Amino acid sequence: MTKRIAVLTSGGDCAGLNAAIRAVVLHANTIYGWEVIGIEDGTRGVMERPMRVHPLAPSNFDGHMLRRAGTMLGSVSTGDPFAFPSPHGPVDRSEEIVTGLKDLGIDGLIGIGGDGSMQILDKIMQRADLPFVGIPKTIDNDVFGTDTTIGFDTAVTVAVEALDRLHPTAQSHNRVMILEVMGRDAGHIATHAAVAGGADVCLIPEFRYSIDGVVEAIQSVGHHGRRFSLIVVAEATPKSDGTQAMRPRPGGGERYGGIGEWIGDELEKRIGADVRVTTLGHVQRGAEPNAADRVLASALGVHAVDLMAKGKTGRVAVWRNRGVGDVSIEDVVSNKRPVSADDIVVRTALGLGIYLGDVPLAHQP
Ligand SMILES: Nc1ncnc2c1ncn2[C@@H]1O[C@H](COP(=O)(O)OP(=O)(O)OP(=O)(O)O)[C@@H](O)[C@H]1O
Ligand SMILES: O=P(O)(O)OC[C@H]1O[C@](O)(CO)[C@@H](O)[C@@H]1O
Ligand SMILES: [Mg+2]
Repeated sequence: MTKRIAVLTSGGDCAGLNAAIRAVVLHANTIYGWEVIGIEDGTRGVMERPMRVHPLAPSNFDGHMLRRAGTMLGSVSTGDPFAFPSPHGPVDRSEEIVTGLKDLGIDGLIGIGGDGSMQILDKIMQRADLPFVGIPKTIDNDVFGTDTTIGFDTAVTVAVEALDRLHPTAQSHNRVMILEVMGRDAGHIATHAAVAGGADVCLIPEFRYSIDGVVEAIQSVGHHGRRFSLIVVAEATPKSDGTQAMRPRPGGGERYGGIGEWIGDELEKRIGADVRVTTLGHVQRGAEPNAADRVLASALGVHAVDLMAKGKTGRVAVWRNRGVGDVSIEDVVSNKRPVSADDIVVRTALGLGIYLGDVPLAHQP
């Protein structure tokens, strides 16, 4: 009997989501002969009635989908279904999603998401008692069990392009240029961009730093005859007193933002540096996927379908040691993946003399 599976994208969008959806549809349909249903706007598409779902066929990908940024299915990153906002306070609407998935008559779901999405999808799929395979994506690269996530490489490329443009203007005006990058609670984008973009300082939430240390790094560059410097700072890096730079949201709550400006102000106060700050923001999410992300998305999409075909479900397809593999969804949702002191990119940054703050001594070169 023909199998029917569904696919959705969830959490913040990133480059390579359409490439992953395409790989799932091409492999499931062409190789296994399965039907594939696309669920719109993550779990929202099966929570609402009528449900917002549509069949996906290889012909949907004859155009530019492999190359296109964003997600053709739409995504969701607000409105936790277990505490969904309502005029009477948060309500649990997960049962509507469970019923919706069952009503689709599917034999399994492939969910393309980051850490937050995997947590929500895991709980929902356990209640639905349906086979699930996850595919990790996020510009933040903070998903446990995989060397890299779909969208990370492209986001780093965007950050490096920004440094490439900041470098000549920093040089022309003898300025300190600060680039604030995304990454949520992790500094992966920052460390990779700092190494690839030739930064002098890289501040991330994982390592403590001091403004004195930053000043020293800038001055030491000056002693070597260079009168400008480049600083990369990850959005969740705290101020040096440990408090977080946050921007309030009009509807309540807050989001990361402002650490670049704060560091810039400190440097102006301390050493009178001529500082300019660039906050890169969502351009890191919107780029067309580069070749590495297209390959990764395609490999994980194909592998996820193979896992489903073998009945290896409750798993997340991952990329490790230049190959595909899988880890349990429990491992993915119960572990974090911060930048570690023995990460090769951290060791490389230290080896290049980039100031990273207090990286545990045992790991200093
Ligand atoms: N199905 C969902 N419904 C509502 N909100 C969701 C859903 N899935 C994830 N989210 C929320 O989306 C936000 C995105 O954060 P989170 O980083 O955890 O998502 P993600 O899937 O890991 O993707 P990314 O890291 O790329 O943003 C979180 O607040 C998370 O709770
Ligand atoms: O799109 P939003 O809700 O502003 O979320 C931004 C966050 O999402 C990400 O882009 C991806 O998780 C983070 O790097 C960033 O903190
Ligand atoms: Mg996440």
